[in-house]
Amino acid sequence: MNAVLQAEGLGKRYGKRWALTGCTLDIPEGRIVGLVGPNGAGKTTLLNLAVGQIRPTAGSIRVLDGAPASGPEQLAKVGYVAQDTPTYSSLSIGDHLKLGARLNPRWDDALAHERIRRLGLDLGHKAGKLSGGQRAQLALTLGIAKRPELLILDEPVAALDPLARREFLQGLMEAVAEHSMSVVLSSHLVSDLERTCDYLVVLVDSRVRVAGDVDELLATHHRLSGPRRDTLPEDQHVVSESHTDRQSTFVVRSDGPIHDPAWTVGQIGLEDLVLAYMSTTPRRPTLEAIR
Ligand SMILES: Nc1ncnc2c1ncn2[C@@H]1O[C@H](COP(=O)(O)OP(=O)(O)OP(=O)(O)O)[C@@H](O)[C@H]1O
Repeated sequence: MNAVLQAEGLGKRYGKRWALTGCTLDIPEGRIVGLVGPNGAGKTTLLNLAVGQIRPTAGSIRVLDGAPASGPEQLAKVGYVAQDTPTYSSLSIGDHLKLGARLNPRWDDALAHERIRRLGLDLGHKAGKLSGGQRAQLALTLGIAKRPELLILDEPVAALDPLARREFLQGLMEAVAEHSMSVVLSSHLVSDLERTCDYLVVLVDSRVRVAGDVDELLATHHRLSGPRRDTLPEDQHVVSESHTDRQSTFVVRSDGPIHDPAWTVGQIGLEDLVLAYMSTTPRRPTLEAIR
């Protein structure tokens, strides 16, 4: 399967500080990818590198087998809705659609007008007078009607109320199903990602902590709880741990089943998995005494 995004040792430094470092990723096509991580983890930096708005300090990145922003063909293949869902405040919605048609060789005008109609928006309405949610919907419409092979969205639902968020993500999933595009979506709202995404990338402290197919990640991560213990078998990769005087709880990554009768083994959801990776620093597979 072809990759929509391939990064090898990718890094971006601003002055002395690395915004992203040692990022190696291979994201397959046809996925809706959730990109999560705490504030300042490097998500926007990675997305800006993918669309060629900034250049890497280290390593390489290829998107749909081309260098980011390397020419008109590459630009036509990738759609980007930036974090602040930028629109031109003095232009009307209709003007935005005309601009989209003029600037994008694969522009789908019927799709754009149909989306605006379904959203109940008026073509004559100035973008500057739209609510945050309506502006996000306009930006998504422009992104989808461009008919990109890859649509990149940086926190597009942050300004939306829960119902609008659901409608936005529903619209996104319909567009993916109808037009077979890949999507990379950054968000802090893991419950939204759980409904929408089938591939997950967790960035923490400017590094990729985990990346992979959501079902596979959920099948290979387990919560172990039991009487307090300081060590686990060597083949179990500890993602996070917490202890009381009497009890230990671990989130571990393990390809095979866990048969140790000393532990109660439970499944974890996507939110717990993301939190487990976000709450700890990387550690060795074998747990050592932490009393
Ligand atoms: N233009 C810049 N100049 C200097 N530092 C920057 C610049 N852009 C980003 N950074 C720094 O790089 C780090 C990563 O920033 P980035 O915006 O990629 O994080 P993020 O994961 O998108 O955060 P958030 O969830 O808050 O949007 C942060 O420490 C940020 O301060």
